Amino acid sequence: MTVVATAFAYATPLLIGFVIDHVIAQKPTDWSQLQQFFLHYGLWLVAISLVCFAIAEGIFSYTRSHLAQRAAEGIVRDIREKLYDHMQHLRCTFHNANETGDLVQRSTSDVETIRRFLAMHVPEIARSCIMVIAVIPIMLSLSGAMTIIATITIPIVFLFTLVFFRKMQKAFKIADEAEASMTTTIQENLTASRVVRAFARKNYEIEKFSQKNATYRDHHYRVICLIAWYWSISDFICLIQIAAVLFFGSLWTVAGHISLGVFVTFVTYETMLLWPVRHMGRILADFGKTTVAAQRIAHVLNETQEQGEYSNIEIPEGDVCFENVSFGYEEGRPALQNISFRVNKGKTVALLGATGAGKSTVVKLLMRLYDCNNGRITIGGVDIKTVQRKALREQIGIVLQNPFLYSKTIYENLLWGNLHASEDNVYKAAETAAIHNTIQNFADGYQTQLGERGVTLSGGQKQRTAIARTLLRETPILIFDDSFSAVDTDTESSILQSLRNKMKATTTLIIAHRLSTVINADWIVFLERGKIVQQGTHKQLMNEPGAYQRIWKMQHNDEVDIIPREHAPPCV
Ligand SMILES: Nc1ncnc2c1ncn2[C@@H]1O[C@H](COP(=O)(O)OP(=O)(O)OP(=O)(O)O)[C@@H](O)[C@H]1O
Repeated sequence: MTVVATAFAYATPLLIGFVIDHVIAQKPTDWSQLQQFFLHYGLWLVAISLVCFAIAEGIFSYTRSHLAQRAAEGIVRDIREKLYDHMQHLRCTFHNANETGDLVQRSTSDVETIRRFLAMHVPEIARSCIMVIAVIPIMLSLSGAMTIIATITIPIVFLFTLVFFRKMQKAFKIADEAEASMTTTIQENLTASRVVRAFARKNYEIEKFSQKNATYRDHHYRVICLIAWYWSISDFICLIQIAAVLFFGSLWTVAGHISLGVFVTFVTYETMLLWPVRHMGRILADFGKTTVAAQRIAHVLNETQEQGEYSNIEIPEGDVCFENVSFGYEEGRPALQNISFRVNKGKTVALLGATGAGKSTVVKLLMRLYDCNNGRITIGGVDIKTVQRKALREQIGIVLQNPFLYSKTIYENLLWGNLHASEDNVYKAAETAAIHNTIQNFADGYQTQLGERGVTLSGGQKQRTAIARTLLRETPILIFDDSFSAVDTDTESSILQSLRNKMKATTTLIIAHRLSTVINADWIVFLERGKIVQQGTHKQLMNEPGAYQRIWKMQHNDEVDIIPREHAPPCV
């Protein structure tokens, strides 16, 4: 399409030049038949031919743009999908190290920069190359001296453009990073809007955003200034070039070195030739931006995905066993040291310990969000490092410490746990999690629309909804990571009782701070600073001097203190 459109564009000045010299001035020509044809039918036929050329060029140019847009949209959709898919498989360490706002920027704004370049500039690059390659031989055939005058500044513009390109690339990288930082601030602020209000830090946040905004504006302003400088200088050089063609062209036409038709053709070609040259600068400026955007996307795409996805080893149902497991998030700072315990199939083990003791880390290792540095974790005797992560995670249902609910209806949130669950199973899971009655008391019942991250539910309702969602998965291993902290003790024991009755075969790991959550567990593991300091049944640990006994006494007294007033002995 580009080649044909360019051919029609270049035919127009050629025809005009031919008509001036050989139809109006009637100079002899090798194309005498064409000359006779126009002389016979008159100049109106020339006018109609020019209109037809313009229409043909328009049609081919339109089709070219249309196809380019479609191709660009398709490519960019593929990039976006690949990026999104890739991010789903990246390791936790990547997500820990990268800000959400920055990743959103890479997936949207950077991809859009690439789309714009592909849709608008790639066809223009092809068009400009064809124009330059096609017009110079035509010009040379008309007049060698005029061609030199008409092209003398082109190498200067190119050199200048290359220098500018490097500067542009640097400036755009800084501006893009500043924009990503601003996006992160907006995203964090919106996510933490309640915390900001609770701490009355609105002004502080506004000031923080204002600084980021000003930094972005300054860096972006520098990019705009660079572009403005480039455009004015390159336009100035190009205008000198046009002036030179007009000056020498008119001198040589008057002196009779070239014909009037050749002069008119040259003037037209000159503007046509300079247009792609000037445009090339603009393309290079955007190319600078696009390379930065592409590098930022490539940085994510080159990130290694979670390994071990190709194993065929099946996970048998069986005991979960930690054997001398050690792990640290950072070198020299162990989070877990020599952890060994067993959760027999169908039994419940509770993990207890102060905050930061390493309880959630145990779970993260079992889910293979991280791999342990030493020792091994087995399920039914199979080392979990040898099985597919996906297969492993399908065996485990987890209720996270901070459950995340989507801004959808409660029913949709529950179904997210198991997309194929029947309506009956959804209700049963909600009953087991002691949330069914609460949901039914809502005006819209299960169709109640939740706010973002479930903000319209209370902490306890959110936790119970998350428990029901996990129960729907019906996995052989269940993990509750501090999942009853926002639930009152009565509801908690009723949930645990229902779980015990319904899931006799389920192997369960419960992390808790309250002893009431763990006393009925088959085995209790007490962690302190990443090490197991005590383990045994509730009875054993109660009678063993140590941290467990101390906490039991403390919490037991607390629980006596918080007996509702109507049951408390009357004050004297
Ligand atoms: N992603 C992380 N990167 C670096 N260190 C981490 C990370 N997550 C946890 N830690 C550190 O590892 C240690 C154990 O954390 P972990 O979350 O396992 O504790 P926990 O016992 O579950 O605490 P809590 O009861 O408060 O949830 C802590 O010192 C914590 O600071």
